[in-house]
Amino acid sequence: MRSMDCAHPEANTGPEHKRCCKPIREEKDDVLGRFWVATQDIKANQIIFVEEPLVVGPKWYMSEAEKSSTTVPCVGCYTPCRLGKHLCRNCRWPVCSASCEHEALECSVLSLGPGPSARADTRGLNDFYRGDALLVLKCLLLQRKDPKKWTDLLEMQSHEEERKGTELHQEAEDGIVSYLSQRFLQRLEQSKKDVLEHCEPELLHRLCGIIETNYMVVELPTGIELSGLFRQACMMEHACQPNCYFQFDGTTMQIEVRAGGDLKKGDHLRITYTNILWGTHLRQHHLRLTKHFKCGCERCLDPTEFGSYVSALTCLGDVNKSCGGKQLPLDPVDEQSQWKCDACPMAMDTAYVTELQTHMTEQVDKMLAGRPSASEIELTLARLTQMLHPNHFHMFNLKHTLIQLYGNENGLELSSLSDGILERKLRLCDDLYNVCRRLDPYSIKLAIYLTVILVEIAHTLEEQARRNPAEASKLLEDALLRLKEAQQVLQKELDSVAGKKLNDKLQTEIFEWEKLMLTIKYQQQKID
Ligand SMILES: C[S@@+](CC[C@H](N)C(=O)[O-])C[C@H]1O[C@@H](n2cnc3c(N)ncnc32)[C@H](O)[C@@H]1O
Repeated sequence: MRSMDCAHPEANTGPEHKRCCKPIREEKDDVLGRFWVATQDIKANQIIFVEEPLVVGPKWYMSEAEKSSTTVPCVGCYTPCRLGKHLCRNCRWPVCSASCEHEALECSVLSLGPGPSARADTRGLNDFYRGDALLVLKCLLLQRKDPKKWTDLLEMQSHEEERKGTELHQEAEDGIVSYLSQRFLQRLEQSKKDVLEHCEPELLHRLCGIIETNYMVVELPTGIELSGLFRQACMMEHACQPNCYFQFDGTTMQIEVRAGGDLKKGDHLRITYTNILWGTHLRQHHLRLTKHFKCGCERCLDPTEFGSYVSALTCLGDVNKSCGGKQLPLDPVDEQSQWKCDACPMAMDTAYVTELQTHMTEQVDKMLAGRPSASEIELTLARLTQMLHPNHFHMFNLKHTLIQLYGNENGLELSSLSDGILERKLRLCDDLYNVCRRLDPYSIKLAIYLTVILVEIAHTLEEQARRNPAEASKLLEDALLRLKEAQQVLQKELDSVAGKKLNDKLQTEIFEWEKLMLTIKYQQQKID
């Protein structure tokens, strides 16, 4: 499969072929640091390169729920294991079974640490077996295990200077640097075993910076998420609309980078480091805080964000009447930018917009966390419509939840929805579909979102077909097309458990659908 997908199908295999066929070139400049440029046209979905990781290890960030969970990842294979059930005989870190082994050098360093306090509660034990610190230790041990990988790792950007004095630096100091130094590394030095040449706190901070700047989230076949560092893949630059995607093979631990759409010679390889569904201010803030750069991509510079309007506010007009216009930032990448209506002279200052956004975010997050009913979401949407554009990213989230409640929630099964609600569901789906296509035309980041939308459209059309026999065949055909589009979209997510599950369901549905269509055609032929 690889050679067929290669950019140079006529070339031979072997090292020569690999060199001449690499369709990209490493470049460097003062703004981006190192980045990749295509040296030839590359077709959509073509493999650009495959590589093994420098390091793969536990998640760099754990959710609050994970931090107080009674299970922790096995230190050998990352399978969640109950706290206190099995411990490695040597280092006393949690393992999934007595026979699960983990890396010997890592185990010997961990074995130098003290055991947890007998009085430690679940949260305390989770804090004792710190996955993020283990990831840093894995990086540190490369200097002994694989000097070439160690050199590659140290060439990665760390932003160590910019990190100093920030909250991230302080968190790294408290949770990782002191933790590793006091529990393991000082004891290692005292043991005079000469295992590591370098393990000073400055180096640990640099490794934290390298991880924060570069880590990629990858998933094992079990659905467990890990953090990975890759020499080539991590060199891809950021844009808020990506043109490349990656798939991780949890068995070989290799990452495969592919073109999302057709790339032209000279195009930069781009992935998205942040949440593609957030508005520009939020994305900019996140990138500045964690990756230390100001994004100047095409989407960020466009106040409409490719016509999606996911940051736009509804203009309230003057005191007497609303003007129906959209409030947009004059300069989206300037935090202090004024906002201005595209239909009337009304302007708003940043402080007001920021306060409004913060308030909305709190409200929407709280509402969605409480598993709202369809009518609660409808009420919130009606309220927010007065201030937010219908495509605003908060509205998007609420609507995406709503389309899944209509037709699936108890008491709201498709058969019990009115024709009007079915129409509304279809309209909502269409709006969401258009936003996804504008933000992510190659459905790299939004494949699952888009699949859910397409499946909901198909199910709604099926219900409309049931109610409207004269139109049934047309509606069902349309529904089948939507399911097939969803299957196409999902190809980029087949390395994830969620993607695989959805794909299996889709395959069965498409099969049943095609059977149904054949039966209908056959019956029609008999009537004719
Ligand atoms: C994952 S690394 C990419 C590789 C890195 N340029 C290098 O030389 O190793 C991420 C860092 O690259 C830089 N970078 C990536 N995309 C950028 C962009 N669109 N604009 C400015 N800097 C960018 C930032 O310094 C960011 O923290």
